[in-house]
Amino acid sequence: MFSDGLFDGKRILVTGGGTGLGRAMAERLLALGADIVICGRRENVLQAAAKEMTAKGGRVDCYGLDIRNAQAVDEMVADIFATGGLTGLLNNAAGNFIARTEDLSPKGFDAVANIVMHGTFYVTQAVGKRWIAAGQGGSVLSIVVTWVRNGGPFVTPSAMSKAAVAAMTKSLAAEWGRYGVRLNAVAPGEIPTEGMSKRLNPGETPGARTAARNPMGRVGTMEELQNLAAFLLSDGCPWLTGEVIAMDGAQALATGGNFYELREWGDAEWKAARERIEAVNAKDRKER
Ligand SMILES: CCCCCCCCC/C=C/C(=O)SCCNC(=O)CCNC(=O)[C@H](O)C(C)(C)COP(=O)(O)OP(=O)(O)OC[C@H]1O[C@@H](n2cnc3c(N)ncnc32)[C@H](O)[C@@H]1OP(=O)(O)O
Ligand SMILES: NC(=O)C1=CN([C@@H]2O[C@H](COP(=O)(O)OP(=O)(O)OC[C@H]3O[C@@H](n4cnc5c(N)ncnc54)[C@H](OP(=O)(O)O)[C@@H]3O)[C@@H](O)[C@H]2O)C=CC1
Repeated sequence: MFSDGLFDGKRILVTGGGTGLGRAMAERLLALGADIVICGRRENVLQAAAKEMTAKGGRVDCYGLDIRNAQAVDEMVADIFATGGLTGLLNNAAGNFIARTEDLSPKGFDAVANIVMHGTFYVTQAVGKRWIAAGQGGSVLSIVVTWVRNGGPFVTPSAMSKAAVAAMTKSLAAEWGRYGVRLNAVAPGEIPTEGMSKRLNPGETPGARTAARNPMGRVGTMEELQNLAAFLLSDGCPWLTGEVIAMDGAQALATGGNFYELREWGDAEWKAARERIEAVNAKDRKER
């Protein structure tokens, strides 16, 4: 679908690029010629991903850090610019889980908001200010969700924070356009990944809830997202900036594309879901 070498000479930072959608997009950009940098909290996950991704060649650098730590982010980005710089940024890292909002503690809210809203801003600003100082342009793509348009019951911290990322995309497209920096966002519907399914559909068959409701009768595929992300990060249409593009088989238009239906759950369902989510959180935490 794309010419070989489309991304020759490009270098792109993919946050959360060691797993799920981030890894899939990083793999496609690498295959099209880009050098890749991935970051996340679990350094072993990043190293294993980088090793597999570069089996056929290419360069993938890894940084183990928590993007909630602005200083760590700035140090990482300074190091990246000291070792070749960047032409693109893919804001993909996120945290999320389903919960009744009345059950959230301040720490529960902050855990999501500090990754999605604050962390995404820290990375974008650290990269953007260096592009501006160097007099070079760049392309930023952020992964949001259709909830930025209509809200996300039972995932309110995510909906609020992703809406903030969409607002950042529009604000900086206008503010930084004069520097040749462009920003767009993709709002996917469900594309099952381990990190997502275990926290948003705990105890369910991955993708089943969406397949039963989606106008196209299925979940999204990695390949669809890889293609859209590659196009948006390429130099194919540089005047396209400040846009949030939904890719969800029209599920949000048809049904809201969110978890409104969980209003039917009672205490027992929420207790079981929380236990499952906290078990996966604990397992991942051990690897950091
Ligand atoms: C139709 C279908 C349409 C389907 C449409 C589908 C669209 C899918 C859109 C997908 C969007 C995504 O973002 S999917 C991305 C999924 N991936 C991830 O989330 C990976 C990263 N996530 C994480 O690391 C964790 O989940 C997260 C909690 C966010 C951060 O981890 P931390 O170690 O920092 O946090 P922890 O110490 O574990 O927990 C912090 C606090 O959060 C609370 N907490 C944790 N889990 C909780 C829970 N289940 N309920 C309440 N509170 C919870 C804890 O009790 C703590 O509060 P105290 O008790 O007060 O201490
Ligand atoms: N899958 C889906 O259906 C959809 C996903 N999305 C979005 O796509 C993106 C990828 O999600 P997905 O691949 O499904 O889920 P994953 O859980 O696989 O990806 C999340 C990634 O972010 C990293 N990450 C999380 N918190 C931090 C942090 N504080 N610092 C650094 N890295 C962090 C994780 O690594 P580590 O834990 O090692 O830090 C992980 O690699 C997210 O933005 C999500 O909101 C949007 C719509 C639908």
